[in-house]
Amino acid sequence: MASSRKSQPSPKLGKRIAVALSGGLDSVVLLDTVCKAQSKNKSSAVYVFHIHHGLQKQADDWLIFCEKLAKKYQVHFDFRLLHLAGEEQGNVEARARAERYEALADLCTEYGIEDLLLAHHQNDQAETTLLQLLRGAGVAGLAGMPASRELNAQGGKIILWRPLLGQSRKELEAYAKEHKLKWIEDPSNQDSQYRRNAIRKTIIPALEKIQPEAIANLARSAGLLGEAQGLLDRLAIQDGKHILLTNGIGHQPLLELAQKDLPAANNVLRYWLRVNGLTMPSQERLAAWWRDLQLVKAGAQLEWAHDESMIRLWRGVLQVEEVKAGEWVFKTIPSASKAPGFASQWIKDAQKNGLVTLKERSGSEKIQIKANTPRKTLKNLFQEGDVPPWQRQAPLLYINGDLIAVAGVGLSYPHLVHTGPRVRPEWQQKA
Ligand SMILES: Nc1ncnc2c1ncn2[C@@H]1O[C@H](COP(=O)(O)OP(=O)(O)OP(=O)(O)O)[C@@H](O)[C@H]1O
Repeated sequence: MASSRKSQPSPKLGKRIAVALSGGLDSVVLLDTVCKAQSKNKSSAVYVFHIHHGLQKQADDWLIFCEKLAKKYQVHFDFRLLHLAGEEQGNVEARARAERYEALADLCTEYGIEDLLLAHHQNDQAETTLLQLLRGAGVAGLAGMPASRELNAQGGKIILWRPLLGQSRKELEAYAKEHKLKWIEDPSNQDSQYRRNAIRKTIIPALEKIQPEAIANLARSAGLLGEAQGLLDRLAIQDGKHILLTNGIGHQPLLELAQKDLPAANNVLRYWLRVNGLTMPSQERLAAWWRDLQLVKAGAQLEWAHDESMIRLWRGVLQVEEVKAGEWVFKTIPSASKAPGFASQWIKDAQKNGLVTLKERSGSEKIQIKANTPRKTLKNLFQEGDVPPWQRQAPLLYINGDLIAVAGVGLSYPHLVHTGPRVRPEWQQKA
C-alpha cells in the first residue's frame, strides 16, 4: 500500500486503540494494517468495535464476520445493536451515522479508549466534497472530513482518526489482494437510490475519464478548504470576542457586527452553530433568522426549530436547547447529601408503593432548597435562578405527597437532610 501523507497526524501508540469495523473492504484493510503494526510494536492493545444497525437482513452475518475476524487477529471485540428499523427512508442514512458514532463513542468510554480509528479513504473524501458541492455548501462542508477530530463523548475525550484518508480505494483493493484479505460487500453500496452511491458509480468514473487524477485532486481541494476553514474559525473567535458568551450568543453585539460586516457576522453565527453540533442553515433560513433578529423588540423572546434543537432568544442571548421529550434535569444537589445506596432504596420503596408522582405546576407550590432559608414560591426560585420560561414547564416530582424536586431549581432540602432521602447523582439527571 502506498504510504500515507506524511503530514497526517496519527494516534499515539502505547495504549488502547479501537478500530471501527464494518466488515467492508476499507475497515478490513485498516484492521489488518493496525494489527500488523501492533504485532511488531506490541505496545498498544487493539479493540475492534462493530455496530449492528438492525436494518438489513444480512446484518447478523456481518456481526459474525467481524467477530471472527477479531478472533483471527486475537484482538478484543465488542458490538452494539441499534434500533433504526421503522425510521423514514430519507432520514435513515443520517440517523444511522449519528447513532453509530454515538455507539462507538460509548464503547470507547466503556473500555477507556481515547483513540478511535475509522477507515474513510480518499474516494470517500472526494465523494463528500462533490456531495457538498451539489448541496451548495460553504467552506466547512466542502472541506469534507478532517484526518482527526474530537468526538463528543460523555465519558471524556475521544479522538477520531482517519488514517486511510490519503489512500484511494484502488490502493486499498490492491493491498487486500496482495494480503489475501476477505471482506463483505454491503448491498446498499450498489444501490443508486442513495445520492452518494450515484456519485460513486456514475459521476466519479465520468470525471476520471476527463481527469485521471480527479479523486486525489478533489481530496486535495478538500484539504485546502479544511485549512481555510481553520482560518475562518480563528476569525470567528476574534470577531466573536464580545459576541460568543458562555451561555450563547449576544443578540445586540451580533446585530452590530452584522450591520458593519454581514459575512463576518454569518461566520460567527456558523461557527457557533457548528461548535454546538448543529448543521448549517440554508440561505433562506439564515435570511429569515436575520430578519427575525432585526425585528425583535428588546427583551422579547424568539424561537427557531433547527435540527432536533430549539434556538431561543431570551434575555438578549441566543441559546441552543436540545429537544429531548420527557427529559428534565434537576439542579445539582449539595455534595454532603450524596450517600449512595440509601437514597436508591428509599426511592425504590416509594416506587413499589406507587407513591412517586409527577404533577404539573399549579402556581402556588413552595419549596425550600437551601439550609436556613424560607420556603419560596417556584415563581421566585425560577426568577432567582434565571431559569428560562421553556424550562419552567417541567413536571414536579412528589414522593409520598411531598414536593421533592423541581427541574432547574433543585431538591427539597429538609427532605434530603432530615427525612432520609439521600439522592444518588443519576436520580438528578432524568425523571
Ligand atoms: N456498522 C459499522 N460498524 C463499525 N464501524 C463502521 C460501521 N459502518 C461504518 N463504520 C466505520 O466507518 C467507516 C466509514 O464507513 P461509511 O463510509 O459507510 O460511513 P459513514 O460514516 O456513513 O460515511 P459517509 O459520510 O462516507 O457515508 C468505515 O470504514 C468503518 O471504519
